[in-house]
Order: sequence, then structure tokens, then C-alpha cells
Amino acid sequence: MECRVLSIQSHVVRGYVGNKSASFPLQLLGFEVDSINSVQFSNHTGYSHWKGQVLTADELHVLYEGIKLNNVHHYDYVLTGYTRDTSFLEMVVDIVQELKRANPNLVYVCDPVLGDHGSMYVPQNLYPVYKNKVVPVADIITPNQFEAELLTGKNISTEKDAVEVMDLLHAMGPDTVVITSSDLPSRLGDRFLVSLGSQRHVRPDGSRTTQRVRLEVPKVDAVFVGTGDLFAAMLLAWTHHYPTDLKVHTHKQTQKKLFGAQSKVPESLRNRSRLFKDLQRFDELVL
Ligand SMILES: Nc1ncnc2c1ncn2[C@@H]1O[C@H](COP(=O)(O)OP(=O)(O)O)[C@@H](O)[C@H]1O
Ligand SMILES: Cc1ncc(COP(=O)(O)O)c(C=O)c1O
Repeated sequence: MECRVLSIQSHVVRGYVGNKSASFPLQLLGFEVDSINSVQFSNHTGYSHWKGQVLTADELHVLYEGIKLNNVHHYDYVLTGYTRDTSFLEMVVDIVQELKRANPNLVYVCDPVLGDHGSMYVPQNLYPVYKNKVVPVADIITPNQFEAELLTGKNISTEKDAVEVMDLLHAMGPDTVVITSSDLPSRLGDRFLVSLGSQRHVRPDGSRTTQRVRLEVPKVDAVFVGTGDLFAAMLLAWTHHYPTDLKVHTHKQTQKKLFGAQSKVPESLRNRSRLFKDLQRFDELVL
């Protein structure tokens, strides 16, 4: 059955971030992807120069109105990433709420892009909008450690802190929280990167349970941009197939799928997908 994703993220002419990073892998996995480009830039903002246009809240609304007038505004997922403007973000929230009214099973996957390694790389005034308006309507969120700390006001120095932070994030709304990268030490040594996940469920008898997982990824000695966007997209894909088991989202199948279509996948996108090849070591966290 068709599964349709509305992906509101950046577009770059050169390179793979935002929609350029997320759409093609999702399409390969069988999803229909309708993309709205929150910005159209020459390249990502880590380059010394970048130029381009930013979509305004009104322009976003116009695009959405067009979809609505044709009565094709039926989505299974909304996926959002990099945004620079508060009124745009508020418009995203309005759209998600309206789409959720139309489809109460719609899942909103939100990467709350605020910054990394102790500093913000989007305007400061986005922070209260994410905290008070966006995260409360999200079902799945994928902050990095810095973003998780900022949203909850709590520092993460130990795995126990991270679990408390994920619980605080659950209390704000989302049932699934993945801290995509952290500075926490890995038991496998300093060449591994630790990610942590937490998923709340309601059992058939009404009682609640929370599954926690630790993911240890071999570090590649390089800086990648766009991998957070790919991570969020692939989490969407695998939580779709295994909605109640965060452990099986190994991305191994994604890798097989991407390499199965190897000749069709551009080298630079394949390099990024290689990062996910080793996302296979999951532990269930018991703290
Ligand atoms: N240097 C790296 N080595 C290995 N994996 C990486 C590396 N950088 C990113 N990744 C992968 O990409 C995912 C998302 O990266 P992260 O930096 O947390 O995203 P964001 O850009 O949203 O902060 C990580 O969970 C990891 O799987
Ligand atoms: C235009 C644009 N989109 C998206 C991103 C997010 O990239 P990542 O997935 O690495 O968080 C960036 C980061 O610099 C960017 O400049």
C-alpha cells in the first residue's frame, strides 16, 4: 500500500543535505516523497560561501493550499529538518496539526535542528518554538546530544543522565526519542560513537513500558553533513516497518537496498550510506 511522506527540508544545488539526502533513500525503500524545500541554497552552510533563497511562511502556506485545493493532502508521515525562520516553523506546526486532524494515524518525525557541539547554528529565536510548539506535536524526534540538552535544560554526562533527558523529552510529547550522537564513552573504545534511543509503548492491558537501546557506531575520521537528515529519514522508514521495536532499526536492510541498486546511486550518496553499514550493534539498555 502507498505510504506518502511530506518532507519539509532544505534543498542544495551541490551536495546532499536535507531533501537531497533524505528523499532518494526513502524512495528506494518504497515511500512516495512529496518535498517542500524550506531553503534553496547553492550548497550547505558549512562552506565558506553559500547563496540562495529562503521560503517564507506565506510561501509555504501557498504551496500547502495548492495541495489542499486538489484534495491530495493525505499523508502518512511528515518529516522536517533544517529551518531558519520562526514564522515558517510555526506554519509547519499548523500544517502538521491540520494533517493530523485529517489522518489521526499520521506520524510526525522531527529533527529539531538547532546546533551541535555546544553552539547553535540557527537563529536563537527558533529554540522556544521547537521547545513549546514543535516537539509537543512530534511523534519521533532525533536530537543530537547538544539539542537534547538544550530542549530539556539538563546536561548529559552519563548514560543515566541521557535516559533522564529522554524521559523529559517523552514528557514533552514524542513517544520515540533518539539521541543520534553523544560524547558518552563507548564500552567498545574511543573509536565508537554512542547513540541512544527510547520508545514508549502502551501494552494491550493499558500499562506502559519503555524500551531503551544503545547503538555503538564505528567512528569514521571525517566530518559529514547531511547524515543527520539521512538518519531521521531511515528511522522513519524502519519504524514504519517495525513500529514497536527500536532494536531492529539497524539500517542493514537500507544498506542492502542501496547497494542492491548500486549502479543507480551516486558515489557521494553511497559514501554517506556506507556510514550506516555498521549501525548494527544494538544493546537493550537496562539502567
Ligand atoms: N564521523 C562519523 N562516523 C560515523 N558515523 C557518523 C559520523 N558522523 C555522523 N555519523 C552517523 O550519522 C548519524 C547522525 O549524525 P549526527 O551528527 O548525530 O547528526 P546531526 O547532524 O543531526 O547532529 C550518527 O548517528 C551516525 O550514525
Ligand atoms: C542547508 C542545510 N541543510 C541541512 C543541514 C543539516 O545537516 P545534518 O544532517 O548534518 O544535520 C545543514 C547543515 O549545515 C545545512 O547547511
